[in-house]
Amino acid sequence: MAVALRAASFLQLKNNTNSQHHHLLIQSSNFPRVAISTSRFKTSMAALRVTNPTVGLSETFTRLRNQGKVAFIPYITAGDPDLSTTAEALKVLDACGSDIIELGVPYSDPLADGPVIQAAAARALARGTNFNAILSMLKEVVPQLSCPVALFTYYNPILKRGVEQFMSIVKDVGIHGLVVPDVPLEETEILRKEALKNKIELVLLTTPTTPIERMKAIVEVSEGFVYLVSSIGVTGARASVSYKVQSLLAEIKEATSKPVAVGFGISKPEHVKQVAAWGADGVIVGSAMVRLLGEAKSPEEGLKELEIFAKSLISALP
Ligand SMILES: O=P(O)(O)OC[C@@H](O)[C@@H](O)c1c[nH]c2ccccc12
Repeated sequence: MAVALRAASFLQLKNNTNSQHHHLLIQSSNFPRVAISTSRFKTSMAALRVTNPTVGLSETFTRLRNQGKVAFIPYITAGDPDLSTTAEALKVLDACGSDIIELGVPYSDPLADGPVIQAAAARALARGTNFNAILSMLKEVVPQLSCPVALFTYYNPILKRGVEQFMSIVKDVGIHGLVVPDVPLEETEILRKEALKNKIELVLLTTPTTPIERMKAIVEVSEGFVYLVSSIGVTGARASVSYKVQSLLAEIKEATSKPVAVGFGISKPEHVKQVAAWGADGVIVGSAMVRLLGEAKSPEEGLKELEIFAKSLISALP
């Protein structure tokens, strides 16, 4: 039995039995594609998912560039204060207009992180947050998001699992991007190969002290966008964003037409305005978000403060 249903959005009725069933894709001019399972109709409502086929990182930047907009990219640490709050935070950040969300995998030796994100990782690990639990949460949450998620992890958890396996399981839960801050450029070859196979965009980072030739090599192979670290040192909210970002952005834009997002220290609406005025295609805000979530009196209060803060930054963007 096949019917053309008027659907508000792409509804996918998923059969939750292992039986053989036949999907009928009904393509009609006015309605979005609706997949109807024609099996013994044991489909439970619980299996009903609204899935928004989100686009990847570079497509997101292309859309924003066409609209003359700058991407808002928040970072939060998975499992801090707990994974169910992380799930809610992803939905809150998506709903209030984030364009890409960076989700950090907590790690025991976050060498590039300042005290706020180090503390968040320690809390998350102390609660027993592990990679499999993060994947299960993402399997549930990602289909409900309209913006792409980029997973943020140090290199070691990837090596532990094996690059090929890591990339395919991450792709399976709908992750579009990957940021690995401590992988040296020379070792990105294998990562990039497997990432491309799974249509995952591997974002590389360049810093104020990266020699220009090396910066050019980095931007050449970075997928999705180029991450410009605004200042030397570790992550953490700063009183102001280094004026050097302006010349660094100009230098990178000489070398590539790929979008460049700036991170480190951005924590106020004026920072966001300034970085956007200097020509950034995106702004990344981590520690200031993480602090709100992790240090609030309750998860509910943390989520409320996160929403208010995110909206204050987004409204400062062009
Ligand atoms: O926290 P900040 O100063 O707002 O910077 C973003 C940063 O948190 C996020 O992109 C990130 C989290 N951990 C990192 C490690 C290295 C580079 C970047 C990161």
